[in-house]
Amino acid sequence: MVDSEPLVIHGLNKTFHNGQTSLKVLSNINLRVEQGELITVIGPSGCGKSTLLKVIAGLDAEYDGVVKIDREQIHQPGVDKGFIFQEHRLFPWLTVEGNIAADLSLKNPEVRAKVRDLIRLVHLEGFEKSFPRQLSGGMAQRVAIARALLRDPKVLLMDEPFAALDAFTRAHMQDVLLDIWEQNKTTMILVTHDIDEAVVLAQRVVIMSAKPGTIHSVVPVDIPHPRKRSSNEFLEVRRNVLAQLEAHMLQHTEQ
Ligand SMILES: Nc1ncnc2c1ncn2[C@@H]1O[C@H](COP(=O)(O)OP(=O)(O)OP(=O)(O)O)[C@@H](O)[C@H]1O
Repeated sequence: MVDSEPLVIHGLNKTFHNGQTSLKVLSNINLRVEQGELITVIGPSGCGKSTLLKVIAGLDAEYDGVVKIDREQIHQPGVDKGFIFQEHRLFPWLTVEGNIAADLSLKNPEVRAKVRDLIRLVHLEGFEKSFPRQLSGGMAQRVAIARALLRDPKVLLMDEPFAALDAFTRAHMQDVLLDIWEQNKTTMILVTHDIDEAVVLAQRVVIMSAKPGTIHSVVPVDIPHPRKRSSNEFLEVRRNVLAQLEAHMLQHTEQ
């Protein structure tokens, strides 16, 4: 059997052109994400984290280099690449179950059964008929995650999905996401500004540096879940990630 290769990025470069000016945003990005892996991406503002996610999602096809999911070069969006934004982007006129099904019919028993399973997975039983305006931010974001998972994506890409939530809801959402990941084993890439979030979730933390955006280092997190933020091993990895970010910033201010 040939090993599946969900995501391989090799020699990725990305430049934005705007009239006479051009801005190189991503430079020689190389990364392999194994099937079922959960990685987080952290780095200074403007280093190209969102751009990287958009390229992987197929939302931006103007790049150079190899970006492949399961050996297929990515050049357009598709349901095999789920994308979660900072804001939930639910349809206000559809219920929770309607939003999860989206363009698939709830009259189809298979779709109905899958929607029901996902509602259970994201802990929204009892809210099937609620509309987005009746949900909290965390609940709405859980609907967005369920909607992406309905299509069995090969990779779930999340761009600061919990940034708009209060600290308590955010910590709860991290637990919910880990629960989903452990049950579904979906490959996940999550961009965050929050070091604790990066370390509490990931198997590897990818640290990016800016101008142009490149991968500065990758820190493995070999701590079993659930992770205690106050444990020595957690604090040690956290310190390591912080040191890498600081080293990069120092390098940058010296240039
Ligand atoms: N469509 C675009 N056209 C021109 N420049 C762009 C475009 N999109 C992003 N950029 C520039 O590319 C750089 C990287 O942007 P990006 O949003 O990927 O960074 P980021 O690391 O996600 O930032 P943040 O952490 O602040 O969200 C920035 O300098 C930004 O101004």
